[in-house]
Amino acid sequence: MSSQIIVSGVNKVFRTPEKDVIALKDINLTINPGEFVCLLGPSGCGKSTLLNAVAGFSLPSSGSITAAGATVTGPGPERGMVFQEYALFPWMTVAQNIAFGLEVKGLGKAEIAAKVESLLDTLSLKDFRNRFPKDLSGGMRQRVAIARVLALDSPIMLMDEPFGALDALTRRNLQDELLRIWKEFGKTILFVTHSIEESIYLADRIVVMTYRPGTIKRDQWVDIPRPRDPAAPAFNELKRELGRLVMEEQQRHAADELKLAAVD
Ligand SMILES: Nc1ncnc2c1ncn2[C@@H]1O[C@H](COP(=O)(O)OP(=O)(O)OP(=O)(O)O)[C@@H](O)[C@H]1O
Repeated sequence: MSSQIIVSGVNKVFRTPEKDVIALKDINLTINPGEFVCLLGPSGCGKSTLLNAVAGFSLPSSGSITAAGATVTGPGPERGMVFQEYALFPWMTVAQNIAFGLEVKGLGKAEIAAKVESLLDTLSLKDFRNRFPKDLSGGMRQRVAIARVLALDSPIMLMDEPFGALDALTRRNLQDELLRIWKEFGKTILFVTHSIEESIYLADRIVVMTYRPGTIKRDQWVDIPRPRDPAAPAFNELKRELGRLVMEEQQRHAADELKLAAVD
C-alpha cells in the first residue's frame, strides 16, 4: 500500500455564531512515502485542523485529501492516530489495548498473541503487559498508543503533539524510539508540534504554518544527518531561523487576542 498523502487546495472554515474562522486556506502539500514531516506553528494556526482533516475526523470545507491512494472521506485503517492524551481504554491492560484492533480485524488468537508479544518487545513494554493505563507513566502510555498503531500496520502515522505532556528526558527517549520505529517499519509520519527543537530533531521536512488563516509559510527541508545534536551549529542556525518565522505568527496571534479582549 502506498503511503503517500496529497493535500490539494484544502480550505477549512469553522462557522461560529460570531464569525467565520478560516482555519485553513489553500493548503497544498504532498508527503511522500516514508517521509517524516512536522507541522509547526503557534497555537491556533491550524495544525490540528489539518491533521484531523488528513485523519478524516473533520473533513475540509473544500479541496481534497488523498491518503494511500484513496480520497479521505473518514477515518481509515491505513492512517493510525496518536493523540497527546493517549486515548487508551482504561479498563483494558496494556496487552489488551494492543490486541484490541487486531481482534476487531478478526485475526486468530495465536496470530494476535504473537503480534502483541513482538510489539511489547519493540516498545520495551514486556514488564508492563498486565498493567492498566492508570498505573503507567505518561511515557509508557504513549508507548502503548504507538504499539496500537503499529499493531494495525497502518503505513501512515498521524501524531498530534504526542509528547507534549512529557518531561524533557522522557520526551527525548520517546523521540529516539519513534525515529527507530519510523526507520524500522518505514512509516510515513505527519507529526504536529509547537516545539521548534522537537521538529528539527525529528523531521525530514518542517512545514511552518501561519496564524489565521492557516497557510503554509515555509516548507523547510532539514539536511542535518541523524542522530541530530541540538547543540550543533547547523541545528542552532535552523532553530534561530524557524524561531523567527514562528515568532512572527505568534505575534499575530497575540495581537488578535488583544483585539478580542478590547471588544469584550
Ligand atoms: N470547532 C471549531 N469551531 C470554531 N473554531 C475552531 C474550531 N476548531 C478550531 N477552530 C479555530 O481554528 C483555528 C485553528 O485551530 P487548530 O486547533 O487547528 O490550531 P492548532 O495550530 O492546532 O493550535 P493548538 O496548538 O492550540 O492545538 C483556531 O483559530 C481555532 O480557534
